Amino acid sequence: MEGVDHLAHERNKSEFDVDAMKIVWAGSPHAFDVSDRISKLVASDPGFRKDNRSTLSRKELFKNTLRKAAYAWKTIVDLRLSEEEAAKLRFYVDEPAFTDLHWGMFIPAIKGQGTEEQQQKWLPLAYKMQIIGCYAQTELGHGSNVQGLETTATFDPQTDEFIIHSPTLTSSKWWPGGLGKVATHAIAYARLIVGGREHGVNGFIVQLRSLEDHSPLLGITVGDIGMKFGNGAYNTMDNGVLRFDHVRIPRNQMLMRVSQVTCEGKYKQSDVPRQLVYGTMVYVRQTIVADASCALSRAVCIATRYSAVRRQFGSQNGGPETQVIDYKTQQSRLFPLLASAYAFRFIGEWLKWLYADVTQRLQANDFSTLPEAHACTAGLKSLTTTATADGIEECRKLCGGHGYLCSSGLPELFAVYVPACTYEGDNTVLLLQVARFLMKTVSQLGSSKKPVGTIAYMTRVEHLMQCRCGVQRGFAELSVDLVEAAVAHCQLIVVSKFIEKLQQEIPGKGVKQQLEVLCNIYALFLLHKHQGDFLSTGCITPKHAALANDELRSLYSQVRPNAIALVDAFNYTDHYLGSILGCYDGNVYPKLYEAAWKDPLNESVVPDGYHQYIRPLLKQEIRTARL
Ligand SMILES: CCCCCCCC/C=C\CCCCC/C=C/C(=O)SCCNC(=O)CCNC(=O)[C@H](O)C(C)(C)COP(=O)(O)OP(=O)(O)OC[C@H]1O[C@@H](n2cnc3c(N)ncnc32)[C@H](O)[C@@H]1OP(=O)(O)O
Ligand SMILES: Cc1cc2nc3c(=O)[nH]c(=O)nc-3n(C[C@H](O)[C@H](O)[C@H](O)COP(=O)(O)OP(=O)(O)OC[C@H]3O[C@@H](n4cnc5c(N)ncnc54)[C@H](O)[C@@H]3O)c2cc1C
Repeated sequence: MEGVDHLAHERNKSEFDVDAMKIVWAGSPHAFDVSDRISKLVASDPGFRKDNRSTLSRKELFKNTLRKAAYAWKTIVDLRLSEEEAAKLRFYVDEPAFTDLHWGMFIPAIKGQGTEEQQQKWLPLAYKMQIIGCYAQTELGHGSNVQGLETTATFDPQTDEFIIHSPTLTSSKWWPGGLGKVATHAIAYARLIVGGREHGVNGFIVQLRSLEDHSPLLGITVGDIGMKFGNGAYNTMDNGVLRFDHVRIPRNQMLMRVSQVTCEGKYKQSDVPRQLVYGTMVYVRQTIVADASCALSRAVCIATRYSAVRRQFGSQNGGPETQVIDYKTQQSRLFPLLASAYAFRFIGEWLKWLYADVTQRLQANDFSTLPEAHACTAGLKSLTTTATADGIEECRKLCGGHGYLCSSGLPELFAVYVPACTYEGDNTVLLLQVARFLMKTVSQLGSSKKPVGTIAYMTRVEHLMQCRCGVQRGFAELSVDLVEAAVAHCQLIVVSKFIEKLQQEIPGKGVKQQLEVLCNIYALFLLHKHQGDFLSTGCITPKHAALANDELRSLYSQVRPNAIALVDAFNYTDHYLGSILGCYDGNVYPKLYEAAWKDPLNESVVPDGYHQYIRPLLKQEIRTARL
């Protein structure tokens, strides 16, 4: 049966142009071309093999990640890949590594918070990987509360240097990816102290390891923080611990875009808002939203293909059993996740636009949209990562028992993905930031400052005007409700941006219709899930709720014949999916059977330990010995 497409009958049912949908998913014909080319390049290169990760020890696993990162870099250089292609290559290699932090945080931090001069000095080194950087903000005692960080950077005017110091155990840097074993440099966040006065937290470029032999520099204690959740999974990353013992760095290694310290020891603040010190987090939250659709679509692709292959019950006269994808209950769990994957794709695209827009404005000294950009990136990061982590786990359950096998790809995907709910801001903490922004907006309703952008709707919500007087009352006391309000606000953004997407011209036979169905599923599923809230606030009547439910059922039937084609449109290679259950040809059972025999435990028919533990048991030798 090798070479047979077991899902061909499903593909033949589809009612839209899959190739055109692939372009919509990728974002443009160019983006599709890059993604398609690079994913195939990675998939066809044995150097990027990844099917053995769960069986390696941590040390083997980590060394293998180093090998792959070096091999990826060689490929990038040899093939003269563009920045866009190189980023895609790292994405399809699909293994968390120090390079994520180097390219994803270290470089953006220098770009966003460094002066022109600092960028000119450090960026060429970083781009050529002559130095490797990490982002060292979080400490053992403080992560969410950035203002509570304890590391100090004290200016010494005698030597024109900063002294970076970890005064307590809890001030040890803890978690930064790439720090543990690889990074030569860090953007370390510390409390700036000049002339005995504190000026808040700022970033500093600190060299950690020798560029000759990689040994830690004087005053630096550094190592890995230990094994994390799951086998393989995020353990390819060297999240690290770091202590500074009065480490001296030149004054010009303080990132000085937001504030400066002169050689005379004068502290100066630029005209830009202080919050720009947090700018790298805004950037990364935006990329995490874009990434959520990748992780969710991957899980949904696996669960959808497997649901079409898997049959249980319902055989008529000895005929085939029912495909589990035909059960309404399976559809009601799977199709909202499929719709979410598309919704998150489009919100990721929109957020990328919003981020580019705010960046352009910042360059022109227009800071007016920064609070909205912060609220959107924080809120949407929280919403999409929570839904994706939950969605991956739901996909595992949708695959029944086989979903629990590592070869399904789902356990590892979950283990790698789930910390996204915590890193780059705990999701609840981030929603509280959105709530703060919303309450501030409510408190200004009726003033000359009119809400615009994603909060423009607030002027139209009459009862908010009446809430205004109570806004300052008990934020902490009402925080549970406020977090729910923040989620609702973010869902409104997701739904409205999906609708806006559909107002654009979308070429390809039936493509727009499919997206309309998915958009309606996304919105009506939310309404159905939260119908208690909608009913209790009088936004809908019980009749509306029942109609929404009927409509959902009908929409699921419309998706059903197109389900396989809708996941094919993600254009994932079998290598990237890393799942027997999700393989393109649907030839699941022979592959599962074959994979089982490749497990190291099956290398011998009689296991190691038989003579020591099993035989004595069977021969009752253990009991006899005891008696
Ligand atoms: C890295 C590669 C990315 C690729 C992604 C693809 C997928 C990759 C897969 C794997 C790789 C993953 C790599 C993970 C790496 C992880 C890295 C990290 O985790 S780094 C550490 C991140 N840490 C945090 O996020 C900390 C969270 N805490 C905070 O952000 C803040 O401290 C706070 C919670 C916002 C509170 O701050 P503070 O006490 O100072 O603020 P407030 O008093 O509440 O607010 C003051 C005003 O400032 C506004 N504000 C706050 N933050 C911002 C901001 N970022 N931008 C703009 N404005 C901000 C706030 O709203 C207040 O405004 P007003 O109300 O006064 O107007
Ligand atoms: C895999 C991984 C990679 C990471 N990589 C990096 C990195 O490269 N660089 C780096 O600097 N950091 C990194 N981090 C650290 C990460 O950014 C922090 O863990 C994260 O910001 C959460 O902070 P915390 O650990 O202090 O959580 P805490 O704030 O201690 O959260 C614990 C609980 O308290 C709750 N809570 C906290 N504050 C409030 C509040 N005000 N109101 C209500 N509830 C609250 C939270 O919701 C949560 O439930 C990484 C973390 C992980 C897991």
